Amino acid sequence: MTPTLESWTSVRHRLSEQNKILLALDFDGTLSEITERPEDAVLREGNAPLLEALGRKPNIIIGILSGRALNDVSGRVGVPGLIYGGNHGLEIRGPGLDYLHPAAAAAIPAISDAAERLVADLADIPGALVESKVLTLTAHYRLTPPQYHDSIAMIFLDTVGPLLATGACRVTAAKMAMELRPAVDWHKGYALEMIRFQLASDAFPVYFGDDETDEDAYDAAQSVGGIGIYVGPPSTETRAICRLDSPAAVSAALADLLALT
Ligand SMILES: O=P(O)(O)OC[C@H]1O[C@H](O[C@H]2O[C@H](CO)[C@@H](O)[C@H](O)[C@H]2O)[C@H](O)[C@@H](O)[C@@H]1O
Repeated sequence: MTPTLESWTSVRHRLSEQNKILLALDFDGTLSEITERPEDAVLREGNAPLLEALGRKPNIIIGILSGRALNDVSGRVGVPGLIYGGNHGLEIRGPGLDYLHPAAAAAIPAISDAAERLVADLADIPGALVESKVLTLTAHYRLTPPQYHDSIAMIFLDTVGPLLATGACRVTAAKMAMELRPAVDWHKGYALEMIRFQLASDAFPVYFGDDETDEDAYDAAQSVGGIGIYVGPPSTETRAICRLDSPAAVSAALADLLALT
């Protein structure tokens, strides 16, 4: 267990003192509840008007950084005028920003081929789902009975093995899922830095997330004096300096932020 250093009360006080804020958030498990099937995840009720109202504030820039494909996450959030980063920041779009990681684009054929092979290779594993996201892919096992978890990992690694051996791709973990990404040194932390550098270099960054892949974004925010906020139980190790219990607490924090800015 990691002791978090700051309460939301202290964070909200620090936020109230800032001239400009870069408010960045993850989607699954942060703005939406975790669902058994990835396609069932929706923005929590009430978050759309909160994000709209916060986005209208002249001193707040909002970025959504997700492991989902950009079109998928922007469609699920559905609030215009925000910065959306998909595939862990490999693609970023919004007012004043249109970015696609060049090396990631080169890996598209390999990722798409791996997704097709995984669908076939995992066909006999109950509950296994393959989410093809063009620049990356995810093999989900949330619906797979525990006795198959070792098999799914072995099949996944066997199928993508040649791409790992050539150095073209790398494997990362997500909640009840394994992901295949291009082997480029890029993650949500770099994406957060890019948004800040391009659009709001004087803004105070605060990042909300719930998964392993969000740790890089907490680091990026905190390295310039900002705040990382982990969403989840206190038993999880995190480098974020603040913790909130759940996506419901995130919604409450957004409402609080709207009231104080
Ligand atoms: O960075 P995020 O926006 O949190 O995306 C991370 C992954 O989220 C999704 O999978 C996770 O959420 C699903 C829906 O709640 C859940 O069923 C799954 O077990 C989780 O891993 C998404 O499907 C992935 O593509 C993202 O990489």
